[in-house]
Amino acid sequence: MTPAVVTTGLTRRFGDFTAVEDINLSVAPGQFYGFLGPNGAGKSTTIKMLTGLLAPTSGKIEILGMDATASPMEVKRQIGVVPEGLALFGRLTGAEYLKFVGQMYGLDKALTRQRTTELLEFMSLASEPKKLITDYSHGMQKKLALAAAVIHGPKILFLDEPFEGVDAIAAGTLKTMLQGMIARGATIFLTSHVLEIVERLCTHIAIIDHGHLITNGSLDELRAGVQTPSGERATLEEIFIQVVGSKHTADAPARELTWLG
Ligand SMILES: Nc1ncnc2c1ncn2[C@@H]1O[C@H](COP(=O)(O)OP(=O)(O)OP(=O)(O)O)[C@@H](O)[C@H]1O
Repeated sequence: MTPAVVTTGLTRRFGDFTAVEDINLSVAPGQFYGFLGPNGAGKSTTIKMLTGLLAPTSGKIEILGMDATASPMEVKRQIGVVPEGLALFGRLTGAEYLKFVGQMYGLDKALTRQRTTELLEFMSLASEPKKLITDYSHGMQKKLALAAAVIHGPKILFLDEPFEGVDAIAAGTLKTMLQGMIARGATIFLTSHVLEIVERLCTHIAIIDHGHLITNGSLDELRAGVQTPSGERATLEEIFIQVVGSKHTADAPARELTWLG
């Protein structure tokens, strides 16, 4: 089966600084893929390259067998993305924005209207139809960005921190929506620092640090390489800390801030 996402030697430099270096990944269709790493590891930079928002310095990206550089429009039709900065149009209402996005993807007017109504209700954004996006709270903007990312029924969904800033009820709704998409055959690639949610949702995990891929595999494969003090199954948090934590505590040795209280 054609993989959903393949990267070969994916690298991005900003001047002299290398944010992402030689990342080789393969994501199979139907996988719920968690892309993890400490702050500044290179997750958002990678997602931006995978979704055509940032050009790689070198390396290759294939999405559903298509070369992302050679066929950017075909790729964009098949994917949905919630990027780090959301990139919404603040002077529109939520409904106006979703209608705009639906039409941009070539959905006809009736289908766009129907999906806009369904998505606004699903995301609990329907009660203030006149409110402009600029006056939405951060969590409301996040939910609208998610609605816009799925309006065309993408085969692959890329989400940069989808749970950041959304309340517990919305997070529950969102998890149900994502699991439903997976059950219907979509692929989801997400970054999140909320490891309990990643552990519950994701079937596969990659961990990067300082721009390098450190480990990847199914959760059980990652667990097999980690010992816990109690000998019990490692949690994703324990795996994460064992895989990347030691390097970061070596960077900044734990010390007390004695002037704090
Ligand atoms: N436009 C840019 N110019 C210069 N450096 C950049 C730029 N974008 C990102 N970087 C650097 O690349 C590195 C990776 O950043 P990135 O945003 O990909 O990290 P991240 O893993 O998403 O982090 P976080 O979890 O904190 O969001 C960081 O050191 C960041 O400062």
